[in-house]
Amino acid sequence: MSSVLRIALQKNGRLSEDSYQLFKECGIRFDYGTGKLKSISSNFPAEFLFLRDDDIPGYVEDGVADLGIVGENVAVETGRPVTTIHKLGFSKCRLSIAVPRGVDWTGIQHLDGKNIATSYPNLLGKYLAEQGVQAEIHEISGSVEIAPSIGLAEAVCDIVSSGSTLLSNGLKEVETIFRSEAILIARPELDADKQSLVDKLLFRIKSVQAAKNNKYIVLNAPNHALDQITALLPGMKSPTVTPLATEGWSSVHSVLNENEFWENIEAIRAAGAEGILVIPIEKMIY
Ligand SMILES: Nc1ncnc2c1ncn2[C@@H]1O[C@H](COP(=O)(O)OP(=O)(O)OP(=O)(O)O)[C@@H](O)[C@H]1O
Ligand SMILES: O=P(O)(O)OC[C@H]1O[C@H](OP(=O)(O)OP(=O)(O)O)[C@H](O)[C@@H]1O
Ligand SMILES: [Mg+2]
Repeated sequence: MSSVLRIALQKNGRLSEDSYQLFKECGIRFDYGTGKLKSISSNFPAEFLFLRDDDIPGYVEDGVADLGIVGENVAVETGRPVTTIHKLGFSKCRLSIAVPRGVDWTGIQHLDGKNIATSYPNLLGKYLAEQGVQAEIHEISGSVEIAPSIGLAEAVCDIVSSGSTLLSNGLKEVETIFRSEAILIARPELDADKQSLVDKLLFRIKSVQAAKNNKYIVLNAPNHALDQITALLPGMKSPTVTPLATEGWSSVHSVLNENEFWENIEAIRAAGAEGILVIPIEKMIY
């Protein structure tokens, strides 16, 4: 029988939508959200398992799944010997210590002898040990931010993104101990057939990510400024330059990285470019 990759995804939570969307953009179709906990792709040799995120590193270690998507925070917290094969750039968040807003925070030593509620006892324990702080870690599995207001702990250590959960629970963020994003993890030893499927999948994921980070640019440039403008638009190999019907002008086509976008566009306009079109790219194959 030919190989089928088993891929574990979070059933329902902060990782789910972006994980499903990533496979969709990679052209891999499967059913989800129907209540079924397993689904076979109709056009790629993969079977998807829908699980609680905390269980995913363990399933990948045990070989129940070959690949999984989890937050780096969960992968590190569980300490399972799985391989991180790619960072996915979504579900970005941080693990932070927070205390009631009225606390006069003077530094991490403030936590000496205190109780801290968290779902991340290993990450927190390691951080406190590094800082030389002796505190009591109180492990709870959810709704951590409620702990100070019900007298369970003097501080919390939990996931923060916008900060609105802290705010609405009267807490303030005082120390960030870990930064996280979604990652693709794999079983350390995959056979050659499965490894070649993983390579195919990674190729697609990288093409989708590259496309998201770049824009296709089309503009009109006066010929006297072509050298200056094309130097700002190196593209994948080099820009395409074709003459316009209007004498003395050319059309320039290229690709520009999102991070350099605004700065370069200003310089390109200043050099005399006109009619600049910025077009999203669907896939980008190097
Ligand atoms: N507010 C947030 N913004 C961005 N990413 C987040 C946020 N909260 C959590 N994450 C990331 O998404 C992962 C899953 O978060 P979620 O809250 O869905 O977990 P959960 O409640 O433990 O889910 P499950 O029911 O699967 O156990 C976290 O481990 C973290 O990496
Ligand atoms: O800084 P914010 O943008 O407010 O995000 C942080 C909150 O998001 C997560 O919980 P989630 O809403 O996923 O609910 P959960 O407790 O059920 O996991 C996390 O555990 C925090 O409580
Ligand atoms: Mg969970």
